[in-house]
Amino acid sequence: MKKNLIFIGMPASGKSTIGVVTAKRLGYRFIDTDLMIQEQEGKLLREIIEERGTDGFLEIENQVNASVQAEKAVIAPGGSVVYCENAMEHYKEIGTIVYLHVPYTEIEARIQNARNRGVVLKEGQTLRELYDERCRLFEQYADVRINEDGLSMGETVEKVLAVLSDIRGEN
Ligand SMILES: Nc1ncnc2c1ncn2[C@@H]1O[C@H](COP(=O)(O)OP(=O)(O)OP(=O)(O)O)[C@@H](O)[C@H]1O
Ligand SMILES: O=C(O)C1=C[C@@H](O)[C@@H](O)[C@H](O)C1
Ligand SMILES: [Mg+2]
Repeated sequence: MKKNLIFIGMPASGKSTIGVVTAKRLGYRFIDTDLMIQEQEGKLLREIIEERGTDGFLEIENQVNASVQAEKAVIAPGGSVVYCENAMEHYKEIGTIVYLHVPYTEIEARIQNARNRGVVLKEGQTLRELYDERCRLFEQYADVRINEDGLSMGETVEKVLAVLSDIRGEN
């Protein structure tokens, strides 16, 4: 049985906030790979993107995420991990991939300034274009899709736990 849970979804979809609470409820370890990247590089994510460019950042993100070793963990990667092929293959092997789906208008409201937040945006790309491009990848990789629309954080955690318990045949 693949015991790890890996959250994917747009930046600000709640991978880190929902992830840590879910880990606590399951008695799992919690790993935020954005923090691992910052620790490894000794810099903030935004600084790495400024210095290395988006491609340089994605190389580091791919390497860090592809090397995560865990058994019973909830893993919250950055939103751009879906561009990292080795990392996504690794996650498919070690766990269940949970896609936190949030409608575009809500993402727009949560992210005030995407570039300042350090989102991996291509030159001239709008947040809407990024959303559409990534949603296709999220759907492609997801084992489970959780729709957050209209739910509070607590309700989203309950939904994740219920769906998980269902697919693990615990009820
Ligand atoms: N229903 C909800 N579920 C999750 N987060 C919510 C919800 N409503 C509001 N939020 C807010 O959205 C933000 C989610 O941020 P968080 O850092 O967890 O996202 P993330 O998916 O980890 O992003 P990143 O890809 O940048 O790491 C938080 O500020 C949280 O308070
Ligand atoms: O979705 C994104 O493009 C990103 C999200 C953050 O978590 C970081 O991983 C980084 O700033 C890129
Ligand atoms: Mg996060």
